[in-house]
Amino acid sequence: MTAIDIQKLDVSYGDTKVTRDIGFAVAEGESFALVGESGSGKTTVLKAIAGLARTWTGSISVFGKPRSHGIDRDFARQCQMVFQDPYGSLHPRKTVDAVLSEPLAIHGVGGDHGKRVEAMLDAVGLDRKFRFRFPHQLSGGQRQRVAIARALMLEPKLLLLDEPTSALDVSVQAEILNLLKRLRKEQGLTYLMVTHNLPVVSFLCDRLAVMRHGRVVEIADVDQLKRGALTNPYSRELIELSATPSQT
Ligand SMILES: Nc1ncnc2c1ncn2[C@@H]1O[C@H](COP(=O)(O)OP(=O)(O)OP(=O)(O)O)[C@@H](O)[C@H]1O
Repeated sequence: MTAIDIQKLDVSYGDTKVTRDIGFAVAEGESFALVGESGSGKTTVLKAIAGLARTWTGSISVFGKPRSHGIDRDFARQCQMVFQDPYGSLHPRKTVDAVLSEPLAIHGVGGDHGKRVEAMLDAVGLDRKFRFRFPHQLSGGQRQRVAIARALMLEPKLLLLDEPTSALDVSVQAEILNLLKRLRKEQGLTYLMVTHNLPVVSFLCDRLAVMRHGRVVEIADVDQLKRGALTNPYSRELIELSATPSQT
């Protein structure tokens, strides 16, 4: 089944169109990356899918269902977004327990919430002692684990990942990437991920779309990326930049 099908997507902020004629499809279970220079519109595509950027034309379907332009409760159970900055994305005065229980309460999920919270802490590799702590008592990596746990509480099938490791220390990035890889396998998740980092794409993704100036310029298998066999001149430039030691 197709998890995401996007056709002719133009997204605007006010009068400014920031993506043009975007088209790609992501299969269920696939991990698909959006790469490209800053400002090329990658995050905007995720926001349109999530209902956070509401002015768009074209079509977005998620698991065969056309997406509306706003927040949709049924959709939230299937698809969740994880943001770049785990410092900003967690409410400073809510404990981990409150953060993780909230989606269950909002969506009227029955059963023992405490048990589900503990099981999710186990799943994301966080000791249960963190359950009643606040975000400021956690490290960046631990906070990102909480953000991932929150996204998974409603057992969605699809995660939209916006640079999920770029705000973290290099030493912690690998841990979170390993976690995402394991969770995808264990829970049969589909990922659509925005990143600047081509090694991350090689590690975690099956295919990628290269974006420039709001358009997709190439869609390729990750094997092509690993072999340096992308064909678009701009994609090749990205690979060269990524291989330059001064680039982070
Ligand atoms: N809320 C907003 N209002 C107006 N313009 C915006 C808004 N968010 C993003 N933009 C503009 O839309 C364009 C695309 O931004 P977007 O964040 O999607 O790019 P990106 O490829 O994800 O970049 P980065 O890699 O830096 O996150 C940019 O020119 C940006 O300045």
